[in-house]
This record gives sequence, structure tokens and C-alpha cells, in this order.
Amino acid sequence: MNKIRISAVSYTNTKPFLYGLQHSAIKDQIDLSLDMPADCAQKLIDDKADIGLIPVAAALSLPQWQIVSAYCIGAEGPVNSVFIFSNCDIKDVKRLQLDPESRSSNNLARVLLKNYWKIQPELITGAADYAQSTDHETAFVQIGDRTFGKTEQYKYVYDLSGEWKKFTGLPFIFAAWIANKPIPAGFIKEFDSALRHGLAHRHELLETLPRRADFDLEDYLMHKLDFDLTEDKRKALYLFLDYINAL
Ligand SMILES: C=C(O[C@@H]1C=C(C(=O)O)C=C[C@H]1O)C(=O)O
Repeated sequence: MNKIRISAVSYTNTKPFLYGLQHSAIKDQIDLSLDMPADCAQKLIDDKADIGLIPVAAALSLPQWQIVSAYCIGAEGPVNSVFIFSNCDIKDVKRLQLDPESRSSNNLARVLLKNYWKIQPELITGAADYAQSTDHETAFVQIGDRTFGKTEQYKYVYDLSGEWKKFTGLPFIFAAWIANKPIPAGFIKEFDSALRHGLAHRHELLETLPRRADFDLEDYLMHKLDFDLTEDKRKALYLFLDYINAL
């Protein structure tokens, strides 16, 4: 049988899943690559992968898609790795530089700007150094490990799943395990139990990861991130996609 091609996110948030896949027999049935989220999505769109841990916003670019796991990258409130960093209050922001590695959080920022903060800053993609706030009224979106320890560096810091929770009362789902074609049921079952195994062994995983003084990795992997694709997260997913379609 051909191996199932899997594209997973290359950030710390995905390490519990990788631990599970690497410590299960399924590792021999998969061809695993680690990519930044925007590339996970592109691989699924280009049919260079069969299953991806893809930004949910990118599902809108797939002619056919199906969630194949009970697990996801989500949060019940603030996630501590998806931010708008700003030198001024969000209401005064004139320009917002988007993160080229993101699809979900850039769209989440756009949804919140329009519907929650009710402001219309200019959106900038492809800024030469997007993670530099070049002037007082230019802010930027940033996701993943590059944000660790950065919350002290900016006067105004907005945790986007925390803001979404204030706006909707719902948790948020950033990325889900999505397939672009039918996948055999037996594989899906084994895949999901490997992911579950990884989540159940987060403490063992934590012992292998370098700690840093400016970021609470244990709190992040055990509490801030929420990996269960609950009914409320599904509700949030469809609400989020509706908001994106209405942008
Ligand atoms: C919580 C996070 O979730 C992510 C955010 C994504 C996005 O914005 O497109 C995609 C995948 C996840 O890695 C994070 O990266 O910090």
C-alpha cells in the first residue's frame, strides 16, 4: 500500500501529535513532513499531501475536505502564541502587517477588526519585515514559536483566541486534521489513536523539550492549547468560516 502523505505543523504546538505518531506502529504507514501552516494548506490544495494539520481558514480553498480526527489545535480562551503586537491601542491602529506563515490567524484578525473592534486599518501582506512595527500606528499579527517570550516587548498585546472568546463566547480552532480525499476508515482509527497516545504523554514529551525562562511551556502544552475537537469548537469553526465568507 502507498504511504499516506501527512503534512503537519512544524511548531511546538504540534509536538504532542508528533510524539504520538512516532511512538505508534502507524509511523510505517505514513510519509510525514513538517511545514509552516501556510505550506501545510498549500500541500493539501496542490494534492502533495493526503492529510494535513491545516489552518481551518484554508478549507475554503479546497474543493473537497473532510475532518479526519477528533483532535485539533484549539484553545478555550487565550492561547499564548497567536497575537497582534502593537505600540498603540488597537482602536488607533492604521496598518496591520499579516504573518506570511498563517492562514487562520490572519483571517481571525480580519474578522475581529471588522466585527468586534469595528476598525478598518490597511492590511499589509508581504511586508519586508512584517514582524517589525515600523511606526507607532503599525501593528502586526504573529503566530507560533516566534511569539514565545515576546509579550513584554510591546505595550499592547492582543491574544486572538482570547479576543474571539470575548466576542463570541466560543472556543477557537486554529487548525484541524483535514483530508482532501476519502481515507480508509481503518487508517483513520489508527491515526487518531496515535494522536491520542501523544496527547496522553505530554509530560514525557515536556521532559525532552528545552525550557525557557520567558515562556511557560508546560502551561502552554497542558492548558492553553486545547486539542479536543469538541462540539463548541465545531460551532466556532462554521461561525468563523461564515465570517470569513462575509469579509
Ligand atoms: C496556536 C497556533 O495555531 C496555529 C495557527 C495557524 C494559522 O494562523 O494559520 C495554523 C496552525 C496553527 O499552528 C499557533 O501557531 O501558535
